[in-house]
Amino acid sequence: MDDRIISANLMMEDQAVELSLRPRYLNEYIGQNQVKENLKIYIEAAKMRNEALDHVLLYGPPGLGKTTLANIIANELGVNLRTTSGPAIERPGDLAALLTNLQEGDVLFIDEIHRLHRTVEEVLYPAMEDFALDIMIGKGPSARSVRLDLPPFTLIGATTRAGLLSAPLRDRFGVVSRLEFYNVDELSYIVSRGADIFGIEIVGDAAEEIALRSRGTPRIANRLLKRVRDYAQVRGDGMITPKIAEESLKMLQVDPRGLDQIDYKMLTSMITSFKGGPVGLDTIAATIGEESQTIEDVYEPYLLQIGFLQRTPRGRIVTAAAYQHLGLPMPDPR
Ligand SMILES: Nc1ncnc2c1ncn2[C@@H]1O[C@H](COP(=O)(O)OP(=O)(O)OP(=O)(O)O)[C@@H](O)[C@H]1O
Ligand SMILES: [Mg+2]
Repeated sequence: MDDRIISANLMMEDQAVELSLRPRYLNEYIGQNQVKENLKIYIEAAKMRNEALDHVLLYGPPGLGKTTLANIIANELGVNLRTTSGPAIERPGDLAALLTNLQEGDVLFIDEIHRLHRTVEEVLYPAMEDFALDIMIGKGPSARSVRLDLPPFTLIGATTRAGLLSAPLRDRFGVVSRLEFYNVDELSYIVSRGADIFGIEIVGDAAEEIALRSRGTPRIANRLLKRVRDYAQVRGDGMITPKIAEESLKMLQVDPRGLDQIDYKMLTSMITSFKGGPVGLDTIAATIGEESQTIEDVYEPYLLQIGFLQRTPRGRIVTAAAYQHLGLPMPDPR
């Protein structure tokens, strides 16, 4: 079970919060400027031509705003959004039903698109390319394929693992956007905006205190804000001051760079058992009792981003910056 306070994965407690905090239009969507600029132009152009927007693939670590952006694109286009996910579409017929129910220009959002079944994916190819469905009628020698026209639509796919997408699928997206981790200013802004929506007073650098520990991830920033709010209400007068923020975050065992016990466990075991690496992902996973994939998708990206880990062909290496942060001496040159 993933119950880290700083997990980027969606948790039960986030759901209501995310609904209320989720930006609805591009101008409320903070950061990701390059992605936003491009989308703005494509959306504008599609609207001017009265056409469906090109298919869009959004990829990047969890909690950076892929689902949010899919919703925003539909809002900006002024069309309906249908949401589903790769594993939820079990048979080609399920996808056919979704597609034939779309109206012209609608957005079909497929989350976790890397988990589509092969047979379903094959139905998607002509649908994306020609807005057509090839349906087999009958069985055996008399079986024949019938082509059904679909209304032009936009497919938005989201994935944390673009590398797992098949090439034919990836190639059918006209727009491919990678979401990046957010910087501290952007996260501070997201925290302040959240506080506004919740009606909480947040003063001085308190928003920044929270932002610093949010691992570049809006979902974590919002979650920490909520916890700090609770603390402020119980231990203070409800106002979030830098002191209150710092105290409550310390209590949550999130360190000033957003690292928690699992990060510490991973880094220190790499240092004590493997002299800081290089050490393979599977070995790290076995040592700390986590799944390799979880480490690769969820824990490691941020550590790579802040330069605490480095990836080499021979495995992961703990960097000097990490040793320094942990207050540990670097071993002799390796
Ligand atoms: N650019 C942004 N500006 C403001 N808030 C944001 C932004 N991006 C994300 N958020 C907030 O973070 C929350 C999580 O974002 P979202 O659910 O879109 O992430 P995701 O990339 O789809 O994650 P997952 O990979 O787990 O599906 C949103 O509910 C929203 O409140
Ligand atoms: Mg999502």
